[in-house]
Amino acid sequence: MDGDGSSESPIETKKAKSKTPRKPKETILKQKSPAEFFAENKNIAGFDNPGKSLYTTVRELVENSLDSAESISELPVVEITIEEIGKSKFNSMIGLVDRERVDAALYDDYETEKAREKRLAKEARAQEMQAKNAALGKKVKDTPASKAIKGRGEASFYRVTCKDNGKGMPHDDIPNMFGRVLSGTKYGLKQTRGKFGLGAKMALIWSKMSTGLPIEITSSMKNQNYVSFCRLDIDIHKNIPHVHLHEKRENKEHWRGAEIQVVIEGNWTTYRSKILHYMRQMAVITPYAQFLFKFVSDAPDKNVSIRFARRTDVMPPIPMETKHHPSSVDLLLIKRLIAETSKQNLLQFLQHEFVNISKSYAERLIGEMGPDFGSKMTVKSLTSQQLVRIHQLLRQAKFDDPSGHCLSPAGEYNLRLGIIKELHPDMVATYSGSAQVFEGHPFIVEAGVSVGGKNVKQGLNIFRFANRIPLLFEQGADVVTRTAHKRINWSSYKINQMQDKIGVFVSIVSTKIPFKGTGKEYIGDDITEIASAVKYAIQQCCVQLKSKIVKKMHAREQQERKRNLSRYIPDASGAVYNVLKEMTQLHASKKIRYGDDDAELLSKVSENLITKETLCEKLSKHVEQVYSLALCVKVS
Ligand SMILES: Nc1ncnc2c1ncn2[C@@H]1O[C@H](COP(=O)(O)OP(=O)(O)OP(=O)(O)O)[C@@H](O)[C@H]1O
Repeated sequence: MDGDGSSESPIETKKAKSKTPRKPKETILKQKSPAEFFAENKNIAGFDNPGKSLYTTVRELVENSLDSAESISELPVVEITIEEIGKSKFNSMIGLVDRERVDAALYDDYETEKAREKRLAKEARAQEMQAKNAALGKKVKDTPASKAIKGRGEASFYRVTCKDNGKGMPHDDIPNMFGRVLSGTKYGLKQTRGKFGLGAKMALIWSKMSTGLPIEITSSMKNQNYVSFCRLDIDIHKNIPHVHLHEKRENKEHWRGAEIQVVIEGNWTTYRSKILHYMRQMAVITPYAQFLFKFVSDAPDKNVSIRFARRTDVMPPIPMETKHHPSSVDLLLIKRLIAETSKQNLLQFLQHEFVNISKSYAERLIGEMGPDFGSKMTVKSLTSQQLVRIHQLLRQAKFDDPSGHCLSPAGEYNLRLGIIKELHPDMVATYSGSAQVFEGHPFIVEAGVSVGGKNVKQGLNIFRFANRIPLLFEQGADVVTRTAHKRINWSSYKINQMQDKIGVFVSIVSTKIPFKGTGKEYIGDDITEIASAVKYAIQQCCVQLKSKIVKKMHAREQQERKRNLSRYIPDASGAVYNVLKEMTQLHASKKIRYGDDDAELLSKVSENLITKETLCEKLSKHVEQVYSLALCVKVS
C-alpha cells in the first residue's frame, strides 16, 4: 500500500510519461495523382486480388475491342489468349536467376515435422470417415483442402493478349491512351461499354505492381501503311506515360486493328469459371461477334480453346452521340457547356446545347427566368446567381422525354439468338421495351426468359447485361436479381421457380448506366423507372411463355389421354362390339335408325363377318369415340 500517497507507482510513472506532449508532426499538404489513387484503391476498379485482376484485365481488353470494331460497323473478331508463365520462365523474362530455398523455416508455407504428422493423421481420419459414409450410402462431402499449406504460396503469372479487327488508334495518341489514367475517347454522351478512361490503364498499373513489366500495343488504322508499336509503362506519381519504344513498322499485310499484350500476376484456377462464364455471356449478348478464347499452359491437359462462332451478321445500329436533356444537368455541367459552346446568346445556347428545347420553348423559359434575363444576352457573361436560376428552372420545368434514337439495344432477335445458341432451351420468350427515361437519361430494357436447356441449374439463373456488358459480380443487390426473386409471381405463369431451369436475361442500355461503385458490376434497385421497366419486361416474357406452356401442357395431356385410351381399346371394343350387335337388332326392329355405311358395318358385325380383333384395329383410329361409347355402355 502507498504510505502517504505521494510515491509514484510504476503505472503512474508510465502514465505521466505518456502524457508528456509529443512534438506534433508538421502537417504537410500532399497531392495524389489519379494513377496513384487507383493504384492504392485498385479494388474499386475490379482489381481486388490476382484472380479478379486476371478476370478484369480480360474483360477490359475484350470490351475495348468490341467498342472499337463496332464504332466502324465492323463485325467484331476478337482473339483473347491467356498464357500461363511458369516461375522459371517469368524469372528469365525479367533476367532473374532461379534460387532454391535454403532456409526453409523462413517461408510462410513452412510446416514443422510435428505439424505435418498431425495434419496427415487428421486427413487420414477424414478419409476413413468418408469411406465409411460412402459404404453406408450416405452423402459424401469433399474433404476441405488441407489447411496446413496456408500461406500466400507462389504467385502465378500470365500473358494476356487481346487482338481485334477494330479501328485501331492514332499513332501519337497511343501513349496517352494507355499511360495516363482518366484519358479516353468515350467521354461523350453516348452508349459505350467503356466510360471512365481507366480500364486498360488499370491493367497496366496492375502489371507494374505485380510483374514490373510494360504493356505492348500494336495498332493500325484504315489506309495506314504502317503498324504502330508501342511499349510503355506508367509514371504513377506524375500520371504520365513512360514510353520505352514507340515506332512505326511496315504493314505489308494491310492489317487493321489492335493487339494489346500485358503480363500480370493472376489466378487462373480460382477465376477460370468466371472468365469462361463471362465469355459465354458475352457470346449470348453479342452473337454477331466471333470470339476465340484460349488458355495456354505448360501442362497441355489444362489447355482450353473455345470458339464462340458468329451466328448473325445483323449488328445493332451504332450508338449516336446525343446532347444533354435539360432535366439531367447540374450546375457544373451548365458551366462546362457554356465554356465550350460556340453559341453567342442565351436563346441559341438553350436551343442548341440541349435536346427537346425548341426556339419557342427557349423563349418561354427565358421569360420565366425573370426580368434580368433576355434572349439576346451573351451566354458567357451570365453571373453565378443567374446560372443558379437557370439550373433551378431547368430542374423544375417540364420537357418531353429524350428519345431512345441514340441508343443501341442488342435487339430482340439477337438476344433470342444468343440465348438459343448458348443455352439450347426448351422454350424462350423475349421482349424489347421502348425507350424510357430516368433523371433525363434515356434507357431501354430488353429481356428474355427461357425454360430448360444445356448447363442450366434448377431455379432462377440470372444473366445481367449493361450496355451489352455481362455483369457477373455483386449479383445480390442488383435490380434484375431482386426483381426476378421478389417481384415476379412465377407460379402464376405456370413456371416452377424452384424446379424449372429458368434463365432470366435482362439487358439495359443507356447513355448513363447508374452503376453502383466504379467496378461496373451492378445496377442499384433504387431507380424506380428502371426497376419497374425491368419487372414489366420480365413479365411480358412470362406472359408469352405461359401461353406456350399451357399449349404444351394441353398437348401433353392429350397425348397422355390417348396413350391411356389405346390401352383401353381392346376392352372397350369388346363392349362396343356387343353394343353394335344390340344396335343391329334394334335397327331390325326399327327402334333406331342409322345410315347406310353404318348399316354395312353393323350387318357384318351381326353376321359375325367381322371379328372383334379387326373391329378393335379399325376402332383404334377413333379412340375418343370408342372411349365415350364404352363409357356409355358401362354406365347403361
Ligand atoms: N482495342 C482498342 N482499339 C482501339 N482503341 C482502343 C483499344 N483499347 C483502348 N483503346 C482506346 O484507349 C482509350 C482508353 O481505354 P481504357 O480502357 O483505359 O478506357 P475506356 O475504355 O475509355 O473506359 P473504361 O475505363 O470505362 O473502360 C479508349 O477510350 C480507346 O480510345
